[in-house]
Order: sequence, then C-alpha cells, then structure tokens
Amino acid sequence: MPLHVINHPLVQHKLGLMREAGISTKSFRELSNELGNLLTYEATSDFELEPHAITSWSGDTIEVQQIKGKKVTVVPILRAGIGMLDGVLGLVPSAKVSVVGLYRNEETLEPVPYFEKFVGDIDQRIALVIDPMLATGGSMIATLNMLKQHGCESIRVLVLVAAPEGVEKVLAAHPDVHIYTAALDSHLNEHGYIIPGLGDAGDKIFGTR
Ligand SMILES: O=P(O)(O)OC[C@H]1O[C@H](OP(=O)(O)OP(=O)(O)O)[C@H](O)[C@@H]1O
Ligand SMILES: O=c1cc[nH]c(=O)[nH]1
Ligand SMILES: [Mg+2]
Repeated sequence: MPLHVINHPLVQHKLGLMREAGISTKSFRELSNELGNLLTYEATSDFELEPHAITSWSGDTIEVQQIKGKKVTVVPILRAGIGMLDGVLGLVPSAKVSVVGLYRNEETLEPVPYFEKFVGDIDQRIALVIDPMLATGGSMIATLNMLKQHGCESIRVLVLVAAPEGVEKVLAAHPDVHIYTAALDSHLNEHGYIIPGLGDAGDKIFGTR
C-alpha cells in the first residue's frame, strides 16, 4: 500500500503539539522542520546500500556501506513546503532542490501554478515532494504531473497531515507514488480545510495569519 502513516511516538508527539490553537510561529516552524526530518528518515528507509572500501582510523582497509543509486531532489511546494525544507535537508544535505509554486484558489479549491524551477537532471533523481498539507489533493496532483512531464519517475510525497479524500485522489492519479504522512485525519470541511488538521499551515509558518 503506497500510504505510510508514521506512528512513531516522536512523530505523534510533535504533531500533537502543532495542533494546539494559538501555537507561536516559532514553535510551528520548528516542529514542521523536525517532522520533515523524521518523515525523511522513514521515507528513505528502503534506499539501497552498496559496499565501499575505505581506510579506517587504524590504517586498515575496511568495507563500509554507502547509499547506492539515484540521487535526491527535494521538491518543496510554495509556500508552506519551505517550512519543512531545512529539516529534510538535514538528512539529505547533498540533495538538490527543485521548487514548485502553487496556491489553492480559495473559492474553487483548484491549484493555481505560478512558479517552477527544476534541477536539470531531475529525470535521474528520486524526488521527495514536501508540503505540510494534503487536503483535496489538487496541489499535489498538479505537482506530480509537472514532475513526470520533466521525466522524473521515482517520487515520494512527505506531508504532515493528509485528508482521506486527497489521498484517494492522489493515489488514483499516481498509483506509483508513495505517500508518507504523520496523520491521516478525519475529513475536509466545507472550505476544503482538513479536520482536525492544523489550520492554514502556510500562514502559520510565515506568520501571515
Ligand atoms: O490539497 P489541496 O486542496 O490542494 O490543498 C493543499 C495545499 O494548500 C496549501 O497551500 P496554499 O494554497 O494555502 O498556499 P500557501 O502554501 O502559499 O499558503 C497547502 O500548503 C497545500 O499546498
Ligand atoms: O487544512 C488545510 C488545507 C489546505 N491548506 C492548509 O494550509 N490547510
Ligand atoms: Mg496557505
């Protein structure tokens, strides 16, 4: 099943803190990055290893394990995805960053694209798409379509909170993509917000609420 709900106690504890009404911008931002880091740990747990010979501290030649195969590009969806970026890069510091700018029209809930800048060799890389919220799934599907149009074939999605409606739509459109989330919440309200959710994650990360 390409949906992975990460029930690790640290993940659940941190997400619980984020749900508190009146959380400060500073705390929300810190926790977004910490969860981005922990979700990256989970989403990379099947990366392949290969042996490398090195000279150890004692002068012996020893075999160590190093990650094999494709390199990573992290793909934050503006704006809110930026709030997870430092945490994700903390575990994959050599990754290149590809940026997608989308906002959700508040009336129609349709994604409106306004920016894209992909790394040149994106067809050779594993993409880790990051956004705190997967609500109707429109923004994520639009991003996955853009990535595939640029030849990217190996894609994983990291979100803090997902709605069942959005997960179903994303997996119907892109069944090859694995979604890693800290929570699969109850439902969307009449304005397309996730319940219980986090509220407007972009506003909370940037302090614009
Ligand atoms: O699944 P969907 O229904 O498409 O909604 C989710 C999108 O909405 C939010 O972004 P928003 O449009 O608020 O932009 P922002 O990050 O600039 O605040 C969120 O960060 C996702 O990108
Ligand atoms: O609940 C939601 C839905 C979309 N965007 C958000 O920031 N929060
Ligand atoms: Mg927003």
